[in-house]
Amino acid sequence: MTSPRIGVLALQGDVREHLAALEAAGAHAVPVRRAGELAAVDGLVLPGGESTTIGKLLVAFDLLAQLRELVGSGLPVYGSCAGMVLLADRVADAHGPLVGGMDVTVRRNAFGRQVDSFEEDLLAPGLGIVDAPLRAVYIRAPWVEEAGDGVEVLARVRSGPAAGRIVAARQGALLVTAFHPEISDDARVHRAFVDLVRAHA
Ligand SMILES: NC(=O)CC[C@H](N)C(=O)O
Repeated sequence: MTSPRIGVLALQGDVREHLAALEAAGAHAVPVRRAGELAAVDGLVLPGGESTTIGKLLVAFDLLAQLRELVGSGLPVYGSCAGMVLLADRVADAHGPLVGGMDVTVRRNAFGRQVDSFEEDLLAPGLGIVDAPLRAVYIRAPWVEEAGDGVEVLARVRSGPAAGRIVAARQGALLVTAFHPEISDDARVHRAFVDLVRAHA
């Protein structure tokens, strides 16, 4: 599979940016809104946006059960920000429907109500980000509060009051980041995900 077909869930959120980043990373990227489209992808991105809204829309578009089943059967999925919330098995505060699949507890808007956004340079060897740091942009971002034994921690916040918090993780074919690489014009996280999709094909 030279150019895997990777979908971006296109119900709400920053879909276009992910489609562009996936194409830059060597994938054939397609928006996904229907069951037939979801059934035809080798991997899926759950974009940033509003996790409660995306959860409700997954129910309204009749995609939630299918997506849970695909996650259960090993479909590679990358969740960024709101997408990370949706892939969590547990959310610290009340939440509507989740996709689940990753053995983590996530806290929404974890950087604090005053902190709408926060940026820093990040290295994440597990994501192939070794020499030049990635500009990590957090927008009303969640963090992983607790991770189960099977979860590989890929990055932690380096500075400020949130220092040490987990902001990137992987479990099997599921990848999550609290930040938004799709808006930093840096395709390395998407490239790591495309590699993950290839490895699971
Ligand atoms: N940029 C984002 O995706 C924000 C996520 C949003 N705060 C949520 O919990 O759904």
